[in-house]
Amino acid sequence: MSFLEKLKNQILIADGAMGTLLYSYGTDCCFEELNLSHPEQIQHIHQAYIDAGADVIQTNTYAANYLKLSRYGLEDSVKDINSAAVHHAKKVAKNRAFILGTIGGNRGIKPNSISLEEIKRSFREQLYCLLLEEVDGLLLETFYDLEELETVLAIARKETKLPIIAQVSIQEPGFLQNRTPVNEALKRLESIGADVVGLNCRVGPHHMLLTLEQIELPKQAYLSAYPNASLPAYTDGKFHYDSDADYFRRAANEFRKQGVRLIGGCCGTTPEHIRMFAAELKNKTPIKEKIVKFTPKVTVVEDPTIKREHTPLQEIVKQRPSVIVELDPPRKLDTRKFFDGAKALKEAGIDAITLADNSLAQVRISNESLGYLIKQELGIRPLIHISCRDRNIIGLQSHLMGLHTLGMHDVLAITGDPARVGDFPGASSVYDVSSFELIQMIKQLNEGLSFSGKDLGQKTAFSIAGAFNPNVRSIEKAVKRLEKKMDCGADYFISQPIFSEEKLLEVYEHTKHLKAPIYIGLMPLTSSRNAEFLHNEVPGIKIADSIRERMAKLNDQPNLAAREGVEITKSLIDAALDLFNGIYLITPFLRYELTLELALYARQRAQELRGNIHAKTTIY
Ligand SMILES: Cc1cc2nc3c(=O)[nH]c(=O)nc-3n(C[C@H](O)[C@H](O)[C@H](O)COP(=O)(O)OP(=O)(O)OC[C@H]3O[C@@H](n4cnc5c(N)ncnc54)[C@H](O)[C@@H]3O)c2cc1C
Ligand code: MET
Ligand SMILES: [Zn+2]
Repeated sequence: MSFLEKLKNQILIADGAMGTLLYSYGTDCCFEELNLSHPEQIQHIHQAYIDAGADVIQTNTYAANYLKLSRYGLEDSVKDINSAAVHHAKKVAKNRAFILGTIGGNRGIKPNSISLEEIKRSFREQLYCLLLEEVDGLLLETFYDLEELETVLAIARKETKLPIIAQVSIQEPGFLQNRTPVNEALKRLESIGADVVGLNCRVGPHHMLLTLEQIELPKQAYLSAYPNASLPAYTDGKFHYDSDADYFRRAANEFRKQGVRLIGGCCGTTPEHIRMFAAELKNKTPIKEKIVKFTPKVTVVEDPTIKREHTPLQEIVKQRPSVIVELDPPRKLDTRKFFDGAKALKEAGIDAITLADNSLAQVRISNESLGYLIKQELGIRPLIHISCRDRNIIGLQSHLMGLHTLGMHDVLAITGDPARVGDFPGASSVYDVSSFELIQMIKQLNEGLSFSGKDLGQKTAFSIAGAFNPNVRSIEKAVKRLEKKMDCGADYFISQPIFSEEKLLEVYEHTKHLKAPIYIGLMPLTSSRNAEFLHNEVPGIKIADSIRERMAKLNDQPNLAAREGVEITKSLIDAALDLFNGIYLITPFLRYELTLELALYARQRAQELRGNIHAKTTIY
């Protein structure tokens, strides 16, 4: 009798984990490579599952595709590894168990990190290898991203009439990571041609059952479930699953009541877990009807208490000249100068103070803390830079939720300077995401959804700036990045400092088509050494020769050099205001007297530009 004929009238027991079992024996390598180098280990595990009662086993090929094997330099061994894996399964099963050729999902929380084209190519290669070896069916498992699974399932359905099992991994009970209800996802998989649809990995029986309660019995297809043993624990540098197999015995009938016909185990499960499922369910008849618990749709509500305090900067700067000033948190613990500067700048009428996030990877007091204090104590709008270097996805989301809670809605999303340039060259640069993805994620928070698509119950109200570095060899490429950042959701841009009128004009010509406004970065030079350092050593900063020469002439006169720096910046303000509304002044070394003078100058110039009618009104 075929696999599907059997499933028509009985529950089938599948095997449990391969990878975590090997890991628990002390193996920590590419598990699929063991098909070539240690066939006895793989065959031993297949045997153990069959002895435990499995009617169905899967090949050790979860990650045996080009994309994953290339991490180990094994990209040329796709065929050998897959064919060896099927050989081992067949050798042990001896026609006593069905053999499913397994292909695992690739995409995780960042779906766009691997293109569908790459996925299709890699999938096809593995699929052909498994089909060539004549498996009894295909198991597409651990797919977090529905788009990926739908794509590969369609390919597989076209290529074979063999049974296909398509399994997703949930984000939270009832939902996938993009908020698709699992019930809907499984219906879509059935309509593409999956013979069995279900869930595997990520959660144990508890959350899997909560999800299954919300899933209807498929019309034609059958339901499957491969729960993990438990949540993993991490002790002494190793992951392990501290699970009691008897828990699976007690859960077995609950799976049956939810309509599951193919039941196995995923991460952390062992032959003991499968023995328990077999003891309770082997050859049992499946249920034919069930009552589904539909969960009411959760609607995102706007927060009744936390509201934006200010008009977003992108709207202000579209209407009138606007000056924002970067005043970085100090590198030492004394904050008096910082607060003096913030107060003076506030009195000069600037629109926001921007606070860098450990720029140049140098440790500073957290910009969130100082931003909050200047907001509360001085009534200043803080604009918080957020770099992807120091926080992983969890930290970034938590940080943003914190900013929302504290009423700070203005952020600059940047990739950030790498750790190796700063105070701790050996520290890790996290970079879970790039600035593009960070912008997308913040946009998603503005929709009331977490980075993984979880409902947050409220929407944030972030106004998102992106960084613009025009001081690169190809300004066209830099502008392409701006367009991409806009596609991701950037509302406006803030540029690296510009040090020549020619550059200002070039930037204007190349960006005038963009809908998002730009704040032009301007920074007063403080000395010739400062100019030479910035020009030669700081990534993304180039200073015109003529300006460096002016600074060099005052090499031995620090006060005059700083004045010259201010004068140079004033003429750049004049030129910038002819072309742009937004001025972003960067305060060097907390010398706020320099940016204060420049902010007042910019204000006066803006008023002159707008003519006498507006001269008496506040420009910013
Ligand atoms: C206004 C502003 C504020 C900043 N604040 C901070 C801060 O608070 N903390 C901090 O650590 N850093 C800060 N930086 C520095 C910034 O993170 C780095 O200079 C970064 O490399 C460029 O900006 P981004 O992070 O948005 O990079 P992205 O645009 O995300 O670029 C990331 C990567 O692509 C490369 N790249 C960028 N443009 C091009 C191009 N045109 N051609 C080829 N490759 C390119 C970069 O080298 C980098 O490796 C700031 C930069 C700006 C402009
Ligand atoms: C990461 S999900 C599990 C993959 C595969 N079925 C294994 O047990 O190794
Ligand atoms: Zn798993």
